[in-house]
Amino acid sequence: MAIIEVDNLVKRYGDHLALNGVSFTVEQGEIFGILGPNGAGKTTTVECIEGLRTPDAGTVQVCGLDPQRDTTELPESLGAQLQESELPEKLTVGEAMELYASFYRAPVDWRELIGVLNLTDKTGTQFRRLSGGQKQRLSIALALVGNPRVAVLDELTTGLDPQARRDTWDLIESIRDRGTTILMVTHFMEEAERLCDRIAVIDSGRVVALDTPSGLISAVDERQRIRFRPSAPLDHAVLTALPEVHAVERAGVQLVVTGTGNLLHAVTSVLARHHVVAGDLRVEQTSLDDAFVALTGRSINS
Ligand SMILES: Nc1ncnc2c1ncn2[C@@H]1O[C@H](COP(=O)(O)OP(=O)(O)OP(=O)(O)O)[C@@H](O)[C@H]1O
Repeated sequence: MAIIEVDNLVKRYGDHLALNGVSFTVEQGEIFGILGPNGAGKTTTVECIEGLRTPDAGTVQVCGLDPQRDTTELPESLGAQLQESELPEKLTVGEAMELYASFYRAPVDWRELIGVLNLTDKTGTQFRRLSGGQKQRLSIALALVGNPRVAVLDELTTGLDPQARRDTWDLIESIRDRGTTILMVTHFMEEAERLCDRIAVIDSGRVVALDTPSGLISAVDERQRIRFRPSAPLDHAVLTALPEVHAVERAGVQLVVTGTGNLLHAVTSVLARHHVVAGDLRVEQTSLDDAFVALTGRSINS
């Protein structure tokens, strides 16, 4: 069952067309990712869903509500993550939770929630004294305290160290397992691949692809990459002559061969014929990163 329906959203800022007909649906219980380069229209899309921006055309429904019209009911169903700057520096974790819980008709027990988020020993700590990861966890707690059916998380793990990022991923999965649908914006491929059930890739205000992470990868390319250190010099032409091989490049002492089909067998057979041994051989499949480049023409971090 669709819990969010976005249909043909158009949004202009002056002459700039930020959203040019964005449509997608988010199913109940899934973790849905919005991925795209800087300026693609991700935040504008999410803000239209949260009711913070008015689209010029198109419609949004969240749990059957219209975010523009049903402004009183929407926060009970949709929990949005706060920007860091929106909390007073001297407010303690407990005070923030108490205050936000008071905004909702049927909040969860905030003490239990911050226990799940591993913040119980910070209950009396002021916001300004929290680490980046603790602030992030608090902003997630505040998004969830109203017991919403949908949580919208924008750039969830930006600025966190790798361990804190992985802990946050575990946390998001546990929130989904408790029944909350998650809509998230991310710049991190690893995060999208690991967490999202489905991903909408947005570029220049349009959805250019929408699928599971593995669906996106396989739709773009079946390409494989083989890396190895040849035991003796090898004329690249013997490899590029193979129908399975698309390209051969040198990377330091290694050769990187890209191709399709039964590439490994084709390459190793040629190497054996030329009495070359392939050291440190690795086969790499297309990644979500490669798929993103193929879809948008650029890397997400460029
Ligand atoms: N208030 C605004 N006024 C004018 N232009 C805006 C405004 N907000 C966003 N834009 C422009 O609209 C486009 C889409 O912006 P948006 O913030 O939605 O992109 P994004 O995909 O979230 O980008 P980022 O990853 O950099 O946050 C960008 O070109 C941006 O410069």
